[in-house]
Parts: sequence; structure tokens; C-alpha cells
Amino acid sequence: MITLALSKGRIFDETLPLLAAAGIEVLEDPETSRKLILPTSRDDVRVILVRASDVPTYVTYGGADLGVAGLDVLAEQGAPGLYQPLDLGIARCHMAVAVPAGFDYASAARAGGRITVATKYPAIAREFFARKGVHVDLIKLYGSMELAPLTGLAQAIVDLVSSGQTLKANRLVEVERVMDVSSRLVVNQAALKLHTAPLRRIIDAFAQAVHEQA
Ligand SMILES: Nc1ncnc2c1ncn2[C@@H]1O[C@H](COP(=O)(O)OP(=O)(O)OP(=O)(O)O)[C@@H](O)[C@H]1O
Ligand SMILES: O=P(O)(O)OC[C@H]1O[C@H](OP(=O)(O)OP(=O)(O)O)[C@H](O)[C@@H]1O
Repeated sequence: MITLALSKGRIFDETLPLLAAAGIEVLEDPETSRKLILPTSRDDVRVILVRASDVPTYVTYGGADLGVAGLDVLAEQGAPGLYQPLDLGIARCHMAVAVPAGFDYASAARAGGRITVATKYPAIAREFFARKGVHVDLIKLYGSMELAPLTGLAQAIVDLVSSGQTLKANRLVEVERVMDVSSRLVVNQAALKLHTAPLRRIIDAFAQAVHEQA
């Protein structure tokens, strides 16, 4: 049995066409089913539903043979030992520093300056500001980062941006781009040695589908 770890929502939805290209159809809809293990049209392949930030953990420790994870999550966690053969080009967005409109970011973030930043990505943010020579007081949040500068919790946020609508709706402006983000296929190395042929077939079919979409 091959186990693929996906998170509900955009990663699940955007992985479906890639699975179809590999001849794999997921037989239940995660939005209506309460099941966490979903059967597929292939007897030897199943999908498990986990939190986006838990995908690398499941794959690293063999709870899943492969999975799909955002580069944001992989970069934040480090994910050593995970084979990452493919940029799937899905769930595209970028990570940015944003501040309330009117905040003097240039002064706060000058070399030697100090800034309070709220983020779900403290490791990435720490490294980003360290490179600029800016001292940063980091506040770890698990969601709704946009609220932090509006309530005085932080001066800036490091968060994901796609359309920019969330920033705009909360009167925040992007002041720096941290990194481009898309989702990667991640594979457990031991599983790849043990089940080389079936895993390679899935990886190759995904690669082909990504190539055709590009
Ligand atoms: N607005 C967006 N547009 C495109 N891709 C996004 C966007 N927001 C997040 N992503 C990408 O999709 C991935 C999954 O995001 P999703 O919102 O489904 O999970 P999450 O709620 O961030 O994760 P968790 O449940 O672990 O907190 C993210 O890790 C990121 O790579
Ligand atoms: O630039 P935008 O298109 O507004 O997207 C950015 C938002 O998307 C992500 O959140 P989340 O996944 O919770 O939001 P979503 O599902 O509504 O995109 C991210 O944390 C931002 O809040």
C-alpha cells in the first residue's frame, strides 16, 4: 500500500489533476466525508488528510510514503532527509513582509534597527532579518497574522500573499518579498528504496503532468 499525505483545501484540490494524470482517482470528497483515510481507484494507493504543516512529519517518519507540502512549510521546518524531487507549481503564492499603510518601515528596518514581527514562520523571518542586520522580536502566531499590526501586537508581519486581497482588506502594504512559494512533492527515502517501481511511476507521472502544464 502506498500512502500519500495531503492537506485539505487548495493542496488537495490542486493535486487532484496530477493524481488523475497518474491514473489515480480519489473516491471520496474530503469536504463532505469525515474520513481521514481516503480510498482511491487504485487498490494499492490511499490518501491521508493531515494539516499542511504536518505533511513533512508524516513523510519523514514513514506515516506516509509521499506527500505534497508548501515550500513555506518545508523551509520553516528544515525537513532534512526528505527527498524533494519535484516542484509541482501548485498553491503558488509568495511570502512577504507587510506593515500598516503609513508605517515607516524603512526607518524601522534599517541596519542596526529593531522591529517586532508577528508570523507563523519564525525561522524564515529570523534568517531574513538577520541577513539585513535588523534585530527582530518575533511573535509566533498560528493564523490571522494580519490582525497583529492592527492591534499593536507587532509592527510588521511575515505572511503569505497571493492576490493581495487580505492585505488590502486590512489596510496593510507589502514592503518586502521574502520568497516565492509553491508546493513540492516530498518522498520518504526509505520508502523509495523499498517500493521503487510504484513510487517512481507516480513521481514520473506527476513530472510529466507538471511539464505539460508549464
Ligand atoms: N493564498 C494562498 N494562495 C496560494 N497558496 C497558498 C495561499 N495560502 C497558502 N498557500 C499555500 O498552500 C499551503 C497550504 O495552505 P492552507 O491554507 O491549506 O493550510 P494552512 O491553514 O496554512 O496550514 P495549517 O493547517 O497547517 O495551519 C501553504 O503551506 C502554502 O504553501
Ligand atoms: O493574498 P491573498 O489572496 O488574500 O491570500 C493571502 C492569505 O492566504 C493565506 O491564508 P489562508 O490560507 O487562511 O486564506 P485563504 O484560504 O482565504 O486564501 C495567507 O495566510 C493570507 O492570509
